[in-house]
Amino acid sequence: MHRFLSAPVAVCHSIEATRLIEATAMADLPPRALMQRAGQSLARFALAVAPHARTIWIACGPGNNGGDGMEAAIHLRRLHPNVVVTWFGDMRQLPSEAKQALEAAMEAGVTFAIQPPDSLRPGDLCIDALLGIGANRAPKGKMNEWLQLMRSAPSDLISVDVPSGLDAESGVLLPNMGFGETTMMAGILLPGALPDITRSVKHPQQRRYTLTFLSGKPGLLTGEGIDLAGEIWLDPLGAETWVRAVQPEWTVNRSKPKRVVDHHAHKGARGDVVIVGGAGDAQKDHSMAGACTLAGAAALHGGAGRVYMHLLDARAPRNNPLQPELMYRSIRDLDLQKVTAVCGCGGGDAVGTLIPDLFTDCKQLVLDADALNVVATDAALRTLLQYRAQMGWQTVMTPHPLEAARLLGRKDAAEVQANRLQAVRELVDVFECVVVLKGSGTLIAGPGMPCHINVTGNSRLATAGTGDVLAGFIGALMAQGMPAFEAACAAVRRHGEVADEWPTATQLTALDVAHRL
Ligand SMILES: NC(=O)C1=CN([C@@H]2O[C@H](COP(=O)(O)OP(=O)(O)OC[C@H]3O[C@@H](n4cnc5c(N)ncnc54)[C@H](O)[C@@H]3O)[C@@H](O)[C@H]2O)[C@H](O)CC1
Ligand SMILES: [K+]
Repeated sequence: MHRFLSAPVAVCHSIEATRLIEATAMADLPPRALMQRAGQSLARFALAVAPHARTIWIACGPGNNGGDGMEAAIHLRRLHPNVVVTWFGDMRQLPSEAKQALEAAMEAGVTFAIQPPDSLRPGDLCIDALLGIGANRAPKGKMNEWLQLMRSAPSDLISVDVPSGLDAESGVLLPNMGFGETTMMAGILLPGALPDITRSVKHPQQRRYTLTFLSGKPGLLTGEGIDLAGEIWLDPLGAETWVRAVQPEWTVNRSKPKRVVDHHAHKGARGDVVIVGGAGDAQKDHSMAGACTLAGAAALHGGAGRVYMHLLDARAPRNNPLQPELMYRSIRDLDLQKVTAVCGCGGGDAVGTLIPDLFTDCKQLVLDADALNVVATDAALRTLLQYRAQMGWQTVMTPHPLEAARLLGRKDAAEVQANRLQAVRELVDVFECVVVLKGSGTLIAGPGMPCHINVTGNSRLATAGTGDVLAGFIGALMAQGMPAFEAACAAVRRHGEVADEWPTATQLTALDVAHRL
């Protein structure tokens, strides 16, 4: 058993692949052996997490996830004076291993309670063994109520394999599920009536763990899965050989930026970047030039040798005393074959007029924000992107979920969020370039590449301008010679790491991120 994200290589399998691993491992082992290993592992983990728990509540569900809980109960009951086991299920419908586990638990003297423990205190432990990878609908009624109770309790929480009700692949909570205090109104429970909250309002600091079995699950690392899962531990249950035999679909992003560090390097060797965007509206007295400044600062601090700025806002000043290294030039005066262009930051509709030239002339291109909105509405640009791919030219797109929805012709961001992993793959297929789908658990995918899930970063990056900084940074790494996919992975990882390293009591601005890259 080990902390999943501390391993040098951490991979995730789809549910289908996990089932295949489970089936091949089970075929080579005596009946119930894998579940017994899971139970033993869970019991050990429970005692390590909450050694002073006054009460351990194991909530077991109707399938094999519940079976894992019962196997753990057999061990914990010998080692702890107050283990409360509740079980949802129908003996006739239990899968065979879980049924054997239930019978063994009864034989071992495990008693089953009808209700959860009366009071749960800090230091106590809840074990969610309600649903695992077999969850196929939103938990309702009492199961949902008990899940809410566990997730809003002051005690620690271990989710077995997967937090119940989470789609282990997409990281989305199965719909119509409400949590925590906000679903109680005037003493009446309103499941799913209000938006889901995945952190208890009353006890936001609840320690959460997920002990997952066999292999990593992508849904624990993206979307709502991150908050629900907490700290992830993995026990391959001795089935490593079978795990290795099945190709993983996702890998945790570990890439690091490679910058030009040679002593003899001159500024030309570090590559040139041009930032294109920063539109203005004289009538409204608006200017988006700041977005370009942020991307430019990120490109400089990301190691580019020279950074040019093509500003669309004619009124915006052509110098920035706070970042005097930035050089203001029109793209018409640059050799576009030799620069990496970062296009779209604050570009408005006006950026559309420059995109065809950039697409046909620029071998290395990062498309962000308004450039993506232009691409979404212009089929000819899609063809140009395919042409670029055939030429071996490199393009990176960095949409947030709403931009991704526009690119894919979906109704709204929620449709993308409903299956981020599928969305990023579709974007790669349609646009034939590297795609960074931003958001909680940013995803990076490219043609012929395994999808990378990023695990650095936190909600402090959800401020204006951080996207411009990421785009500028990717451009800087490409300009220094990193291939597009590697540059995107490395930039996303470092960008998130800056937020993780930043002192919690200090506000983090986009410019701070740029300066720390
Ligand atoms: N088999 C083994 O030796 C091991 C299994 N492991 C654990 O098993 C689960 C997967 O088990 P499975 O039975 O396929 O799925 P679940 O336990 O998640 O439950 C499926 C069960 O529940 C019903 N169901 C689905 N959604 C709901 C809902 N919202 N409300 C009520 N009931 C629901 C569904 O119809 C089925 O009857 C895996 O995650 C591991 O924890 C271990 O890997 C060890 C070896
Ligand atoms: K669970």
